[in-house]
Amino acid sequence: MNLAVENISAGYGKTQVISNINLAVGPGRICALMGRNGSGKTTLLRCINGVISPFEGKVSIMGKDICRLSRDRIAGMISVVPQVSFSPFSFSCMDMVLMAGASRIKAWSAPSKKDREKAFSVMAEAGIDHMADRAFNSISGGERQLVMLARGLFQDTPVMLLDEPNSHLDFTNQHRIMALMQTLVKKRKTTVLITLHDPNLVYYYCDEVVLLHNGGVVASGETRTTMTDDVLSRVLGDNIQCDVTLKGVFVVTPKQINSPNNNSGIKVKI
Ligand SMILES: Nc1ncnc2c1ncn2[C@@H]1O[C@H](COP(=O)(O)OP(=O)(O)OP(=O)(O)O)[C@@H](O)[C@H]1O
Repeated sequence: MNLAVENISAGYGKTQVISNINLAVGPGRICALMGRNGSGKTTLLRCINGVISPFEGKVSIMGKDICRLSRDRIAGMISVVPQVSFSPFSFSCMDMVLMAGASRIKAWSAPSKKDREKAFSVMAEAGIDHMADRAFNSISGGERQLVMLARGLFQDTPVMLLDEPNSHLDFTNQHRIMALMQTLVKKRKTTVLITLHDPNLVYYYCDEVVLLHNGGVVASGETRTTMTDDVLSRVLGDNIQCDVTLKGVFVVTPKQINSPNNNSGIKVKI
């Protein structure tokens, strides 16, 4: 397994936020982490990345205990695409992407022509090559997310952690980026753990899902068999239904939609 989490419990100060989490994700697989706000998804990602130390348990990347690895080794194995980003300095978008190569570019040496070409190529894949020279802090929230995604792809690590990477993206970009990830993960044999709130994106683009509630795992497994009305209702609320439309499209919706514009026949409550 590229990524193994064994019996992790963690939190902040003396407050425990996640308990007894186990998961294992192999190469070429995308695993979604779902759960309501505050359920502990980001905290788990922080443990995996070694940013916080768990109270208990072990995280292994490519069979190596994360506690025994230097920050440089971790950066060569795990890339992180955070929820929101801001740079204290006025770096260009190209600089932001190139910086992700710091663990493999020698100290005091400039990125090579090959590094720049690779950075440009991942920016093109993310659809943002035209902003290579723009100041990172002058672009929109969604554009920044695309730069951070390109940065993660440039880092080219066996494990990628993505924390709601598409929360600021428009509808088309959300699907485009998930489809890109699906293609690249299979090509590079990367392991991806991604937090997502939209169950429809999880269903279509992720191989596996881990559902968290109050810091514990409620269910986990292959996406298509794990995402049921019952499990989603327990994790996201008590009113979720999974349906297949007449066109054969899988959709997850609340059973009751509270809107005066609701002409769907779905009963109104909440
Ligand atoms: N730095 C921190 N110090 C203290 N408590 C924190 C800290 N970061 C998060 N928490 C708390 O830990 C709990 C889990 O937070 P976490 O960010 O892991 O949730 P999440 O599932 O990622 O939520 P969201 O979907 O809103 O991003 C929350 O109650 C939160 O308030």
